[in-house]
Parts: sequence; structure tokens; C-alpha cells
Amino acid sequence: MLIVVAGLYLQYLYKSYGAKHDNWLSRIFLLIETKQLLAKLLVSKGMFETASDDTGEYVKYFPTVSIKFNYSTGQLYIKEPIDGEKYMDNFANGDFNKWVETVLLADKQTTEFKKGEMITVFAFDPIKFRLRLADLKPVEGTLNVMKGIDWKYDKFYNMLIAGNVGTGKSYTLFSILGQLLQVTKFITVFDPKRSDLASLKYTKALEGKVFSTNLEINEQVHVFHEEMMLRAEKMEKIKAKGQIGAYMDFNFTPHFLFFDEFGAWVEMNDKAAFGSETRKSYDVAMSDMKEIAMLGRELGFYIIVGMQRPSADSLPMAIRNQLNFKMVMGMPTPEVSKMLFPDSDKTLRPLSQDLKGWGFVQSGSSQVRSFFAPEIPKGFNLHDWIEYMADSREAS
Ligand SMILES: Nc1ncnc2c1ncn2[C@@H]1O[C@H](COP(=O)(O)OP(=O)(O)OP(=O)(O)O)[C@@H](O)[C@H]1O
Repeated sequence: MLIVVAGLYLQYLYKSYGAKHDNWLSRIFLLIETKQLLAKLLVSKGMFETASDDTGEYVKYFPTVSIKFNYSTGQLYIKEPIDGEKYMDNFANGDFNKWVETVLLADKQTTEFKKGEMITVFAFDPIKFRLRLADLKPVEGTLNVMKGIDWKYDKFYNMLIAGNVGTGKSYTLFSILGQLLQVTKFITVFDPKRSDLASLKYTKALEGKVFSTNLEINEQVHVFHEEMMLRAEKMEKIKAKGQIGAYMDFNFTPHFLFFDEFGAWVEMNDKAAFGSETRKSYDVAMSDMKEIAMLGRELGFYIIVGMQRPSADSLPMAIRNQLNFKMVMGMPTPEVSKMLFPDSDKTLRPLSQDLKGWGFVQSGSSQVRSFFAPEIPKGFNLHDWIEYMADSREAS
């Protein structure tokens, strides 16, 4: 009786404890479960060899696959054999890794070949690596998205965040904006649809820096561009003396243009009659935007573009090609997926039916990864959070 009860209890722990907890016990269960799944996978794909002798059939060869978890970064390392055996190609050509992605719901990140083996790194269980607002620790050059995923804006300059209504785009933008305020006060916010972001003009932190009407936005893009050109001149003067480097090497601070609903701005202005004031200022603003996207990196002038569905019409190629950190909230349509991640062959799968605020992210040309945006608590007050983040910058 005792053995049966203990067995049932262990089975209960194994099945449900691991999913709900994150401690040493759940990690042991996760290790066992992962090993079992990988072993099953190898067996079901027939990647082993048997032989028989007088005593019967036995396993002559079974590939040695070893695994290691890194819980602080949410990564799983799988060591696969490149050992000259029959199934070596299944490992080397990436077939096994593709199956692993499906079986473990993990995202392949990198593969490194060594003599006799290859090591592939996967990101696993994104929900366990979700941050809360209080966990965000932005520093100059790095903003947090999830444990193990940061936006290093000096390297992967300019951000795109896409997502349909209700997927969590606005909430994700709030968490980015708050972090930016801890890094710099030079932020300009555009919200042509006058949603929650537009209300930030009533905060002390962003007073005079939030714009919603077309004319205001067009004018302010130009102002941002002028500031960038001014810095270019200053940097040229420094460089004329032989010094080399980018803006941070000369102690300049980064500036950010936070442009939500970019597609709506394009659409509204595209309707303006040719020759009209609106049209003229839009044409200048669009050409400025393209230059900011292209030249801003060296000078520390970055753009963050938010929009629902990026398309060739709403997001000109000259800007699109300069967006190096791309996020899409929720499941993208195949067209959006192709536009954002043209070189990726990763199959995207929904992360949750109940929870919102998840999506897919790509830094530069690295692998596309699933992620959960920082969790915004119930009763969250946008203005309080923005003031708090700006105040803590000033205090430090
Ligand atoms: N990071 C998050 N943390 C907690 N809840 C979230 C998060 N993201 C989204 N949600 C939930 O999903 C809902 C929709 O999110 P959000 O308003 O950001 O979507 P959206 O894509 O910007 O849509 P809209 O364009 O209508 O604002 C929120 O009201 C909230 O309940």
C-alpha cells in the first residue's frame, strides 16, 4: 500500500508540480522529463542500431546526447554526437534540432561544431523567464525584454514592434518607454491615434515631448533630424582631430524617437492633397525619418516604430531595413512574418490562449525567439510609472 501511495504521489509531483513551480525539485523533474522526451525522439526516429546474438537482440549503438540547463538565461544546451556513425547526418544537418524544437517547444538559437560533437543552444519555457516591472534594470545601452533577452540598442539599433489590437503591443511599449526614461531624458513620443501614450503629455517627465496631430508630428520629426545633424557636425569637429568612435565614445547621450502607430501616420498623410501644406511637411518628415533610420546609429539617434501590420506601403523599405530589433506581439500572419523575419525558417507557434503579452523577437540576424513581455500588474497606473522611472533617473 505504502509503495503504491508513494508511487502515485511521485507521479502526481512529476506531472503537475514541475509545471507550476520553479525550484530545485521542479528542475530535477524537468531534467528527467527532457531526457525522456529526447530518448523517445531518438527511438521513434529509429536513430539507434540493434544486433542479435545467441542471447537475443540487443542495442548495439545508441547516440549519446547530453543536456544542460542554464536557468538564469533560460537556455538549454544539447550536446549531439558527430561521431562518424550512421545517424550523424541527422544531427549535423539540423533535422534533430528541428524535432527538438517541436517536442520541447523550444527555440533553437545557435549551433557550434567541435571535433566529434556539436552543441546547440535552445531557449526554453519562456513564461518562466518573464520579468515583472519591478525586475527591470535598464542600463545605458541595454533595455530588458525578458530574462536572457535584452535590447542592446547601440548594437541592434532601431526597434520595430508590431501587433494587432489586443495582443499586448501597447503594454510592451509602456515597459520600453519607462526603461528609456531611466536612461535618458531625450525622448520624443508620437501617437497619431491619440491612445494612452498621447495622455503622457500631462506628465512632468514628458511634458512638451508628446505629439499627436499630423502637423505637430511632421514638424517634430524635422526637429529631431536637425538635432541629429547638429550632433553630426559636432562629432565631425572632434573627429577632425583624429579621434575615432561612435557617439558614446565622446560622452553624448542617446536620443529616442518613440513613434507609435506609424502606419496610421503614413495612411493619414498619404491622403493629403499634393501641394498642400500637410503633404509638403509630410514629405519632408518622411525623408527625415529615412535619414534618421540610416544615420542615427553612429550619432545615437534611435527610432522605435510601433504599428499594427507592417506592409510595404506603410513601412518604406529604407526604414524597414534599418530596424534591427524586431518584435511582433501575438501570432503574426504569414505576410507579416515574412516581412519581419524574411530569412527565418522557424515555425511560429502560439504561446498561450489565456495570457496576453507574448510574441516573437529577433535581434539582428540571430534566431527568432518566442518571448513574454514584462508583466504589467493589475491596477497599473501609466503616469505614476513613467514619473517614477524618470525620477529615479534624475535621482541617480
Ligand atoms: N505585458 C502584459 N502584462 C499583463 N497584461 C497584459 C500584457 N500585455 C497585454 N496584457 C493584457 O492584454 C490586454 C491588451 O493589451 P494591449 O492593450 O497592450 O494590446 P494592444 O495590442 O496594444 O491593443 P490596443 O491597440 O487595443 O491597445 C491588456 O488590457 C492586458 O489585460
